Amino acid sequence: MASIAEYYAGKSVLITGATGFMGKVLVEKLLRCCPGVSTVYVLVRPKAGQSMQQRVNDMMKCKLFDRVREDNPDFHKKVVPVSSELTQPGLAISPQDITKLAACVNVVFHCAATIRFDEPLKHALQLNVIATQQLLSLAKQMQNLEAFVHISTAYANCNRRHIDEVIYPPPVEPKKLIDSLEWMDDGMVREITPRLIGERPNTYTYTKALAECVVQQESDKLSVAIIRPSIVGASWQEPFPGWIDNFNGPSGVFIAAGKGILRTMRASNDAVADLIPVDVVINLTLAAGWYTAVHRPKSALVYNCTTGGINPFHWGEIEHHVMSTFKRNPLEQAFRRPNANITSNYLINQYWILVSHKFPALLYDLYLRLSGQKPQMMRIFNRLHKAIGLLEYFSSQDWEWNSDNVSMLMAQLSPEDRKMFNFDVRQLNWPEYIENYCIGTKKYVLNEDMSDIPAARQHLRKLRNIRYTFNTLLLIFIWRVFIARSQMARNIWYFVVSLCFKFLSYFKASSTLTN
Ligand SMILES: CCCCCCCCCCCCCCCCCC(=O)SCCNC(=O)CCNC(=O)[C@H](O)C(C)(C)COP(=O)(O)OP(=O)(O)OC[C@H]1O[C@@H](n2cnc3c(N)ncnc32)[C@H](O)[C@@H]1OP(=O)(O)O
Ligand SMILES: NC(=O)C1=CN([C@@H]2O[C@H](COP(=O)(O)OP(=O)(O)OC[C@H]3O[C@@H](n4cnc5c(N)ncnc54)[C@H](OP(=O)(O)O)[C@@H]3O)[C@@H](O)[C@H]2O)C=CC1
Repeated sequence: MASIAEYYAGKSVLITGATGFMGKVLVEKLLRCCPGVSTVYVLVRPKAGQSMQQRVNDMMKCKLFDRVREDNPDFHKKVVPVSSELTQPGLAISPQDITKLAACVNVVFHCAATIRFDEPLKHALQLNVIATQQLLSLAKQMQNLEAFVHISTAYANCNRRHIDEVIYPPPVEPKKLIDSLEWMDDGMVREITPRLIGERPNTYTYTKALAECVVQQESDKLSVAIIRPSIVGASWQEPFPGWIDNFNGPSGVFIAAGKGILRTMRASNDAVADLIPVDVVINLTLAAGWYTAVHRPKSALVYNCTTGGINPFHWGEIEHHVMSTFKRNPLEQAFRRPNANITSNYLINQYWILVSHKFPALLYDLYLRLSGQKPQMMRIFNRLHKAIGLLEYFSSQDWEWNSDNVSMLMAQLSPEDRKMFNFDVRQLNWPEYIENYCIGTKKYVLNEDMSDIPAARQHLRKLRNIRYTFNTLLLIFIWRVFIARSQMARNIWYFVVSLCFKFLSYFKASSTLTN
């Protein structure tokens, strides 16, 4: 049987979402590890004043592509952008491009989606479901198509605790929903959205579940695979450890904690943090494409691409390693010293939000106002609270994913492919991974230089001195205002001190007795 790289040699591949986080890693890996691939067509739209060609050129200039550039400086010639807006009828692909794609594409990877948790239902449906349906129609016109790989999410069925590698019945028949929403105005859709999504936390997971059903319904005669990654994080090994380029999911939380802005968040210390490195997801995706094309399974095979059941790590441990990394490798211009804590208790979290988020933000904004600048800290905290409010659902509970198909796929690979397209997360060393992840956010998301770490440490020392001074002044103020002026406050103070003293003596005595 052909190895993965041998299979892709001479093949034409179509990728949607190639400019996104996972799409980029997929393009890079394909070009680097399957150098015989014939053409990589990428569906791209013009955006923010940039043409599609310009966007693809910029993408290929980024650091992620350094290794493939070294191996083959002409790699970009294999990447052919095709203009497409997925929310438009026919995906807005020109008839000439349709003809070309229909004639030569062998494998389709569908990564594009809106991953925003607050996306209005109509738009999420348009992009995540209707565009998938249209892409499947296009795929059916492809005369030489061997595999269609759809990227879903492990949380598409997060209303269940145990999730098998099967396509579950959809919450509603997708076609019926598409027809109903067509005539409703945005206000009506907004009103019925909570009723429709039911136990799911957002329109994203809801529409991804519908998309899986569409893939199943429309895939007659196509060989299909569905990949369900959990929370996709920075790269583990490839092309280099710690590569990440966005604030999504945990990355934004890590950065906010490293900057000393985020001090508290609702999450369960003991819940499994089902992070999965992006390179693992992409290796599995390419292997699944190969397996689907070679074995042509009769029905769509689903791959739950998760870590929790195989090599579990918990949010409490993540908190510890994130804080420890940012203390050793501080981010520049931190607002406060990094010291974030997670708690599953609502009231404790609210207390710390007040004391550690809102109070310092108010003080800082007051300082900005007094120095003639525009206040901004409260606005930043409001946005942060909105973002972490949307993530809490995923960090406060556990899910169990069956991953038999992933194990089966791994068993099908040759020893060389198992190394080259490694998705065995048993080998993942979490503390090392989290350290590289945090350093990756510093280097590649915030574009901070590692040589500036001594200055960042100096800044943290300055912040610590400010805190000591502030606490001392606060204590003197409280003493002057309350204790020194009122006999009652003095009595309470002495009462509290004597109570503490008695408490301490009691513990000393009982520990002496037990010894
Ligand atoms: C130490 C503690 C350790 C404890 C750890 C606990 C961690 C728990 C983490 C749990 C993660 C769970 C994820 C679950 C994933 C489900 C898996 C998936 O399938 S799906 C994949 C997962 N999908 C997602 O993760 C999507 C989640 N994100 C969203 O839905 C939206 O971004 C939003 C609603 C949060 C904000 O909307 P809106 O207010 O309209 O803001 P915009 O979007 O327009 O962005 C404006 C600017 O802010 C930037 N920025 C953005 N986020 C953050 C951040 N967190 N922070 C900082 N910055 C952030 C952004 O880059 C932009 O910058 P610029 O371009 O202006 O310079
Ligand atoms: N990131 C994660 O944690 C997880 C992601 N997934 C799934 O993986 C896939 C990729 O996610 P990720 O890379 O993180 O997402 P990104 O948001 O980084 O990328 C989304 C991609 O979709 C493209 N896209 C969005 N809207 C349109 C449109 N209207 N027309 C054309 N292209 C469009 C974007 O193009 P443009 O650059 O033009 O905006 C971009 O290339 C998604 O299907 C997601 O559901 C699953 C589990 C976890």
